[in-house]
Amino acid sequence: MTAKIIDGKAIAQELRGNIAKAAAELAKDHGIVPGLAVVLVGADPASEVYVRSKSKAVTDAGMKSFDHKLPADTSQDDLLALIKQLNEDKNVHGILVQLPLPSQIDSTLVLNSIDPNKDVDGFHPVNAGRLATGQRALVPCTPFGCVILAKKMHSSLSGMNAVVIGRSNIVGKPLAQLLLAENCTVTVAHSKTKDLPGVCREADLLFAAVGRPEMVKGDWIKPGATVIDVGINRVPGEAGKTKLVGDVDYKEALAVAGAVTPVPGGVGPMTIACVILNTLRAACASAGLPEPKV
Ligand SMILES: Nc1nc(=O)c2c([nH]1)NC[C@@H]1CN(c3ccc(C(=O)N[C@@H](CCC(=O)O)C(=O)O)cc3)C=[N+]21
Repeated sequence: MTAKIIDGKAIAQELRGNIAKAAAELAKDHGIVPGLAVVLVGADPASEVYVRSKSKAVTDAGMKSFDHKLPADTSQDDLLALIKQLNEDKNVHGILVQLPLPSQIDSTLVLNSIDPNKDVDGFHPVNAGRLATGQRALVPCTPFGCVILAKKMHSSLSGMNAVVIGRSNIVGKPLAQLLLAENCTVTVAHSKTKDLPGVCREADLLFAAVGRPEMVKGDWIKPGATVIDVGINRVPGEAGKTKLVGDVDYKEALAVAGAVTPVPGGVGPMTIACVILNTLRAACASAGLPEPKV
């Protein structure tokens, strides 16, 4: 058997097209142009790539992008002052502070200073709480994208066994909450889980978010399962170059799974699309409008 390859790049492109249409309607009917402020502290090359692709996705969708590049030695007080200014700016509907932040800055303190209604990363405890209690929330973009991909494969996730490997605040925990809201039976596995391969083999939906290259092997996967690979690991490739691999052994997964996401071209592009989606959602909520349909 060869698994279906879930084309995250194409699904993200389609979603971005729908977001652009919804944003155009919002501008026409209500005179609102959603705006996203992206704050980058320091010059990490990988972060610069992500920030560029986010800004491009925002402008492609007809929204406004406000980029703030600060030097690596920026003080915590200066960063907090910028966030206060962005919280008060009526043209800014979403604020994203790129992680990781330099060591002189307390990331938790900074993320908690973002207005929860502009927190397009969904990292603020108020949004974590809203998600956990089933209220309208800004949801972290990577888990949001993972669930959209799973729903592309299955019209309903209700009653499915979902296993999430990883319990981070950014992916594992919010993903578990989203899957629970879809009526999945959810297991969150992690480094202390006993018989991890056996736990994974029970999964109809398997989500790997551990950050260990190719850890999930073919014999961890239930035949026919849907496998969503959240990992993005840069490893040595051919001829002294590096390559990206996920947390799943892709070749082995292809032989066992029903469907599998590639890396790159799977969850990554969906993360970007969901940043834009959350900016649109934040803009609608700020105007007292219902959830946009995309
Ligand atoms: N506040 C904050 N929010 C984030 O969402 C956030 C962050 N900080 N810090 C860094 C991580 C990483 N991240 C990615 C987004 C897209 C791809 C992506 O599109 N990847 C491409 C490949 C890109 C490549 O070739 O390097 C793909 O998987 O196809 C990857 C990684 C968002 N992050």
